[in-house]
Amino acid sequence: MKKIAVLGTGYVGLVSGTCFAEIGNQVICCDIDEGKILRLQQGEIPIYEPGLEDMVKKNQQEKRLSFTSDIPKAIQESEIIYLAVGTPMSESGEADLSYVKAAAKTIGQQLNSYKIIVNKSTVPVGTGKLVKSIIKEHVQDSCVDFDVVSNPEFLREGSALEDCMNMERAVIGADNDQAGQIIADLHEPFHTTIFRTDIESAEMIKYAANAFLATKISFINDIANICERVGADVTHVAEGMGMDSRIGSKFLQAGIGYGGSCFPKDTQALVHIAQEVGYDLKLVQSVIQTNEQQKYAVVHKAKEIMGDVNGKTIAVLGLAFKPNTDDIRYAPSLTVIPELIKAGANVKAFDPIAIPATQQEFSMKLSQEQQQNIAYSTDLYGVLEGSDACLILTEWQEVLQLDLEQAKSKLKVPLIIDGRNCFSLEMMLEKGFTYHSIGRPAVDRLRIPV
Ligand SMILES: NC(=O)c1ccc[n+]([C@@H]2O[C@H](COP(=O)([O-])OP(=O)(O)OC[C@H]3O[C@@H](n4cnc5c(N)ncnc54)[C@H](O)[C@@H]3O)[C@@H](O)[C@H]2O)c1
Ligand SMILES: O=c1ccn([C@@H]2O[C@H](COP(=O)(O)OP(=O)(O)O[C@H]3O[C@H](CO)[C@@H](O)[C@H](O)[C@H]3O)[C@@H](O)[C@H]2O)c(=O)[nH]1
Repeated sequence: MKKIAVLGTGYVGLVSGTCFAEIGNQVICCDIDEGKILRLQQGEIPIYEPGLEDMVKKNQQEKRLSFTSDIPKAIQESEIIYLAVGTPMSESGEADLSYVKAAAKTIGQQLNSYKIIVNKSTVPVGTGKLVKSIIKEHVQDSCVDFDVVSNPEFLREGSALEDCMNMERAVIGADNDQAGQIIADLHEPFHTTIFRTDIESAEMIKYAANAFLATKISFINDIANICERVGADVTHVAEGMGMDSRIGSKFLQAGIGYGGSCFPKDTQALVHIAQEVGYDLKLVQSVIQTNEQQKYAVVHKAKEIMGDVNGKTIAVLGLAFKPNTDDIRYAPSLTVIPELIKAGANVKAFDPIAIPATQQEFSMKLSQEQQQNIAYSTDLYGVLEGSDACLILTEWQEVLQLDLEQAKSKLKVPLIIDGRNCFSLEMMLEKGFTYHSIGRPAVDRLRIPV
């Protein structure tokens, strides 16, 4: 059992802190956001992650997990301090390290005994050393020692708990072998593969992994765009490609591009890291470019099919960047909806949990008048009622299980433009829809393969 403090109680800090408590450690999760901590202390979970609420409550009741905004005390009383603060994209594209630096300063000021500081935030190569120097600069008693370890996080939103409890590997970068071993031992109950390396390589692994996954997505989206022009079906292409174990079948789902709090910012950050050392990272630059263009795929299709969307009502299914999360950071919906509004359409938007976050985002980005052209609802069929077309942006379970007969009866025109390839072409033909998806033949002029 270790005494662990986790600084930052967002998607990563809250989930990993809870999982460390679940495997028997004494965990105190801290945040500078006092409102967030107050809600957590009262048993209210500020984010949506399947299964998280139950696990937090269980560990709170069993007194292994607690929450505080008294960060100095949490630091002083812990042996291991995890950094899980945000590293958002700055205006220039590089990772904003201000939260990491501030947290490191606080740790330095409060260092009262030997501690291991473990960085879980996604940070540019060299940040481990930077954290070390900031702590050293602020430490009061120079006799007190500490080590810095890098332990990047690979969880996905929407399946974060599952990913954390059953992690495929733990990457542990350390200069001090003993400190690295303590963090490796901490992971023992997860029964995972431990990969030990130096701090710089561990930091790079995180960016390289995300950039590679983003590359797979942009690659398949580029292939999808060609498929549309040559009459091939990208889902067949991806399946056939994926059967080669050197390629693998995962992350080859064509769509409207990747969103979320990680791929967009981490690809940009990697380009920036390369620039800093005089390297022109063309591959990842074009991955980003393809992704930006891909977000507009459904809007272009809508305009092409409907002619003019001015005055039309469009049902948009899905606001979150992926299913099972309330996170809308860099979600394609944030590009698609304003584009439709600017073209004069009225939008009726469905999402089971991401509506409040979207409303807040648009209240800052769109004018009052533009905002009035968007109606939000958690009632899927209500959103379809009387709409001229339906655009699918997130493959929520409710959307995948859409009752197509009912959907057809609600829509003014049986037109679905699907950015996530949710339905089979055969089914849509049978149900009598005009159905345009990504990288597949359009249904109104489809030749069904025999
Ligand atoms: N979200 C993901 O799926 C994911 C997965 C892997 C890695 N990461 C990385 O993990 C890091 C955290 O991501 P997130 O999505 O959890 O961020 P988040 O924005 O959801 O949460 C960060 C939290 O840190 C708090 N914070 C900021 N400064 C602090 C300080 N000095 N002390 C204590 N708390 C402080 C903020 O108030 C906020 O609650 C980022 O570097 C991100 O790139 C994220
Ligand atoms: O074949 C695919 C797979 C994903 N996506 C999109 O890619 C984005 C990201 O999806 P996913 O990777 O499942 O979710 P994240 O929560 O963003 O997780 C990624 O980013 C995290 C933060 O760094 C990492 O920890 C994870 O390993 C990494 O998968 C979403 O918009 C998806 O719709 C596709 O378009 N096609």
